[in-house]
Amino acid sequence: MSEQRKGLMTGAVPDGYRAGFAILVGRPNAGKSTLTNAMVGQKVAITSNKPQTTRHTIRGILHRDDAQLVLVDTPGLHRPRTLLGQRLNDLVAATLSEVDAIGFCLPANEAVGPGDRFIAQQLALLGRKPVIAVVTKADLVSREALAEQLLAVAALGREVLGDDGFRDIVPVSAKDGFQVATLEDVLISHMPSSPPLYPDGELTDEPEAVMVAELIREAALEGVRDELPHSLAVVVEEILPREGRSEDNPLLDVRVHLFVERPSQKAIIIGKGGSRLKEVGTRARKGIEALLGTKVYLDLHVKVAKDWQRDPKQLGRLGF
Ligand SMILES: Nc1nc2c(ncn2[C@@H]2O[C@H](COP(=O)(O)OP(=O)(O)OP(=O)(O)O)[C@@H](O)[C@H]2O)c(=O)[nH]1
Repeated sequence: MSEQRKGLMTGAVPDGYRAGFAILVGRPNAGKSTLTNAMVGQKVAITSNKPQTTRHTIRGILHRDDAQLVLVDTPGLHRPRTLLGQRLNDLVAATLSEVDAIGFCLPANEAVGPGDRFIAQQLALLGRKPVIAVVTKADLVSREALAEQLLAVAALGREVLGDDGFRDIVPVSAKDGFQVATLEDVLISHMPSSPPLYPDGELTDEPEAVMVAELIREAALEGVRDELPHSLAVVVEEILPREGRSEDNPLLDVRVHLFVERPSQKAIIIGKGGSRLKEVGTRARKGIEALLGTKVYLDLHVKVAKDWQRDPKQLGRLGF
């Protein structure tokens, strides 16, 4: 992940700023999604101005004055087949080895079982990676039962990870917010010193907008990646159902801005007589239609926004 830390957001960064990646793991139904949403809201960044990575889906970003916590997810990670199979597959292992901290979720209202032990054993293979045990759904049990569960989880930690056990054990309830802020603090405390990894700003309720932006970005960079390394931001302005279409034949209007830094880059994206942009649109549209399961009308606009990566005001205007 060191690649990703390189100068994405340079400039004045407060002393002691921390930024990094965390992931929540745990057996199915442990409360990972609900907890992620409680930490970052059900919103995810709409833009796809992100460090190159194919392994993670970003579930959300927690922005603080002194820290940024990027919660990631791995496609397939939570499928029991993957997690409870013979071993974690390479993808999952690679992701886990790249995050800065792992929150291992165990529900308060279910006894620690073989599934949890299996996951703990896999986490132990990662060596020194900070693993924080998160006892979820605390609202469902009495204080006594919660205390007993904390002891059981601590015992599992010592059994599997050795004498020190889990780095921290934090009971939470995503439902009533109990200790969610504490968990955030604990995760952030395990993040390395680093400038922010992502711009602060606009979030959307539509996770699919992120994927739409990503598909367009991929299509737009195809073949010209070297010429436009970090200079392309894709902003999905809106995704609206076209009025007057019948229910069984809907059409979505997807309006998108592509921002580049220089007129020369705009020319590259657009191509001779708009030929390249047309190809980009066609390619991206196919992916978007497959993703959303409906026909799509894709409206792409290329704009020049000078030095947008370095100018917070500009980022704000662009909706970052
Ligand atoms: N009472 C209570 N219920 C919760 C809490 N967190 C999650 N749940 C419920 O537990 C169930 C599973 O939660 P999810 O967040 O979907 O769990 P998950 O670990 O993401 O599940 P998978 O996607 O199957 O891996 C849902 O019905 C949630 O509503 C909590 O803090 N309190």
